[in-house]
Amino acid sequence: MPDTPFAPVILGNEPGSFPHSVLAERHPAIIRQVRDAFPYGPGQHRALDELLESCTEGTVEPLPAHAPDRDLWDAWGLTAHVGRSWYDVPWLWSESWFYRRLLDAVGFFGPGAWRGIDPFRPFKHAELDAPETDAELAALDDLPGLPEEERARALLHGSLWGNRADLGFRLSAEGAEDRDPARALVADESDTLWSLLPPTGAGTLVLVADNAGRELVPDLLLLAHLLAEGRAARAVLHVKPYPYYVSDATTADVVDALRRLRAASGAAAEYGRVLWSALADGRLTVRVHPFSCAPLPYPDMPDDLRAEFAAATLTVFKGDLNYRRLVGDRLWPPTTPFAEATGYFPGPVAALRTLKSDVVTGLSAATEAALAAAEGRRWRTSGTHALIQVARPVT
Ligand SMILES: O=P(O)(O)OC[C@@]1(O)O[C@H](CO)[C@@H](O)[C@@H]1O
Repeated sequence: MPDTPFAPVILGNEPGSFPHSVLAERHPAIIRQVRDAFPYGPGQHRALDELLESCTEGTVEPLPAHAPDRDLWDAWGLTAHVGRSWYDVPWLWSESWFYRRLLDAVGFFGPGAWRGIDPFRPFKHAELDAPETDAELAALDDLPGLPEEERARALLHGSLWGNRADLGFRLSAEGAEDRDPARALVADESDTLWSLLPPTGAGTLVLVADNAGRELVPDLLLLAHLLAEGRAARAVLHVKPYPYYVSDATTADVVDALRRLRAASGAAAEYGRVLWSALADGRLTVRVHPFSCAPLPYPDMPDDLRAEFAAATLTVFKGDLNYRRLVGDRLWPPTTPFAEATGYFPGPVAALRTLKSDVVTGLSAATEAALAAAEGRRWRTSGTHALIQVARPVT
């Protein structure tokens, strides 16, 4: 990481700012939605009330002594943040802490009957079962007649724009899904990305997934294409070890998406078969790593994860949160080179992301000026712009 006095870490304590609205409005809305979606008992309702008070007006509290991941959280900064307002610790940290505490409140980590029940499951299922998903799968039938490069490009863009399908985002950006997106790429380094994945590829592609449902399905389609066309010999899909940021994909969501593909007809079903057999013979692996839900940026990743990324031909980070963690959740000057912000990364790395927070790097001065003139700051958080960025370690 470069020295960054010019790129302050983002906090949530500025009223009127996007991070503040997430803490003050989005998190309470998520508590409401989860509470409405499940027939929870009095203990869970009480715990949700307490969480609501803590996250809006209270301070960070320690985890109970019996929490299985207490040491992990202490190492991730909990001890240092206890007693401070949720608004005054790094925003990235507060958000992760919110999801960890929400799971506690509903008994996800407890010994009782609610252990392991994903509080976001109804929302994820509704999306996977939506008619829009049917339409997206049916559209795949247009692909088989196209040249490989065009199919690859279409699937890359499907995966990129699939990142708009973010349920947490939609809770606070009312109507964002319906707005006609400018569909503008503020940075497009896809030529470099394809040069790292030639049709003779013998290497491993790592995809660090973001949302389930209508983002994960196109991510899987992209992986199926890369494996079937020999652009990658193996692929590793990193998903979250537990429910996170409402719609982030877990292993259960991968299973649901694969079953959805397999139950479809036409080209979608064929992609499903490719993936199913790649899982069976080990060319495709699903991984969960505790650090995927850590409240920290990737420069702080543990050695085993660093080694895994170092060995990959390319690691692709999907989505806004992963981008924030990859470059650091800081107010970078937008013209800071992406390669500089990711200079610590141990191998070739790419980001596929729609812009849903203030963090951005790698823009040309002309692009930044045009966006600011047209939209003020809105382009940073509206989810209507996207980027494809790639960096390779200097050898
Ligand atoms: O990672 P994703 O799903 O693309 O987006 C996550 C997100 O909705 O959550 C954060 C605010 O809570 C923002 O970074 C972003 O808008």
